[in-house]
Order: sequence, then structure tokens, then C-alpha cells
Amino acid sequence: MQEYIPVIDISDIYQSDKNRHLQIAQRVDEACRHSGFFCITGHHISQKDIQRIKAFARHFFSLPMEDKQSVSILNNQIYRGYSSHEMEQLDYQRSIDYKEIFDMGYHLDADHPEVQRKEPFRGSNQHPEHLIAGWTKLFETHYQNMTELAKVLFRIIALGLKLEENFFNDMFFESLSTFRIIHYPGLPEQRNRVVCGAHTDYGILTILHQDDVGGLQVRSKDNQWVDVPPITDGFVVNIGDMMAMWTNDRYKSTSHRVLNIGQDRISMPFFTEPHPSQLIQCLPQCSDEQNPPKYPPVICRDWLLKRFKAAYNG
Ligand SMILES: O=C(O)CCC(=O)C(=O)O
Ligand SMILES: [Fe+2]
Repeated sequence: MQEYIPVIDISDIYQSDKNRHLQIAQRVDEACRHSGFFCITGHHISQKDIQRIKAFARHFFSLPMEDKQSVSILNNQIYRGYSSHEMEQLDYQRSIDYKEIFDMGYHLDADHPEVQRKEPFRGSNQHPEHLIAGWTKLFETHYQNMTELAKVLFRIIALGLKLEENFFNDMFFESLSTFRIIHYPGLPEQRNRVVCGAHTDYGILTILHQDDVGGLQVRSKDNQWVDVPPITDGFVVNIGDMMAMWTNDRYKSTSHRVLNIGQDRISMPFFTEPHPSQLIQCLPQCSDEQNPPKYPPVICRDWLLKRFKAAYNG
């Protein structure tokens, strides 16, 4: 794979050798500054769990539309559940996406104050347990495991930014992170058609598992599309817009898209976001007199709401 998207083995971060931690942090920092994309191996999410989730996802997407619509995203106002091909357009200048998705977030009970106040994105998930037994436990557990992996990556990123190792950790309490499964139907007659339009991710950090079909591409510095080949036991990690804002563009939020290879494809991004009230403003380490802050501070909730509305209604 091109060094533009390096493969970084993070297994030593789970051991005690601080020098190895720093070496991993340095490689991650380089990748975030260069392409904003890298792949990780050596994480603690088991292959067995990934395979099970993928099998559940395939089963769900193969169900009749009427069944899938029973957990439609239109049933609630918090962007959770199933959406069909036409609903989300990431490159909203052009309506080209062809995919179906299921989204879940951090579960809050109905009596949680933020749910009572009807705050955006807050509430409980719509799991298709009535269609596929065992779904809720599998997906809620995976969500927690991905949150733990995100925290490990944030320790690495904090070290790379020369911040205190746990700098980011508390910011992800009851977070706005979303776990999504995406199905791109294989369109044999339309090979190389773009099925997920060119876009940058809205949030902080995306941790994505793709199956072995391929089709994900990242835009290079000289405007070429670079393939991101699948790695069976790895994740693709990329920087989103809020992290670019937080780091004053030290870390790059890079455009990417998905092409139809002619076969069905499943991908599973975990969009890591902080608590809704988290203020995103230039980190002190990322600006100085020559390089003043480029972006006005934003509250995480407001920023995401603006981007979600554009993608769903644009
Ligand atoms: O399906 C993929 O591989 C990428 C999806 C993506 O970029 C997104 O949903 O933001
Ligand atoms: Fe994306």
C-alpha cells in the first residue's frame, strides 16, 4: 500500500514500553499531517466480532424493504435507524450516492435530562431485534468496544500533539459517536460509478472497517484518486473536519469517495465525536503568531446538526 496511507501496527500501545508508544504516536502524527488517512492493525477488536456484525448486516439488508422500514430513520428525529438509497447525499451538489445504511448512537434512556429536553441526536437506538434476534446485544457491545478503541487512538493522538496522554478522554463522555453499517448493492452494469460522493467527514475521527471488495478512494495532494485496499483485520482511520479545525489544519480532513466495483459491498464506519457540548477551538499547541487560528470556535452539536441537515435535505 502507498505510504500516502501507511499501515500502522498499534499493538505496542497496549504494552507498557513508553518509547514504543511515542514511536507509534510519531507515525500517526505524520500520517494525520500528510494525508489524514492511515490503517491500523494490532487493535483489540476481534475478527470474530467483525465477521458476526457483517453477517448480521448482510442479513438485515437482504430483508424486504417493508421490514427495513420498520426501523426507518424517519420514525425519529435523531438520525438513528435505517435509511434507503435516496436519503443521504454526501456530495450534495450532485445526487449520486447509491447505498443503504443503518445508524446507531450512544443509548440514553427516555428519562435522561437531554432526552427530556429533546436535544438534537439524543435518545435511544432503533434496533431491529424483532427481525434478527441477538442484534441489540451484539451492536451495543460493539459500540462500546469501538468507543474503547477510539480512546486508545486519542491517547496516541494526544502524544503526537505533545498533549497530556489523557487530554481527550473526558471529552467523549456520553458522546455523539455514530456506528454505521453501509450496504452498496453491486451494480454490474455500472462499474466505476461513484456510489458515495466525494466528501470530507464532518467529525473528529472515523474508524472504518471495509470488506474485501474495495472501492474506497482518497484524493491525493496532486488531485489523483488513490485506492485504499482492504486489510482483513485492519481499520482505515481518517481525520474529519472538526479535528482539522481543532488542530488548525495541522491534521488534514481529506476528501474520499467510493466506486462501485460491480459487487455488493459492506463497510462499517465508527464516526467518533465528543460530547455534544464540547467546544472545538484551536488547540494552543497548533497556533502561534505566524499561524493564527483559522476557524471560529464551534460547539460540536451545532456543527454536526448543520452538516447532517445539509446531507439529508440538500
Ligand atoms: O464506505 C466506505 O468505505 C466509506 C464511507 C464514507 O466515507 C462515509 O460514510 O463517510
Ligand atoms: Fe467518509
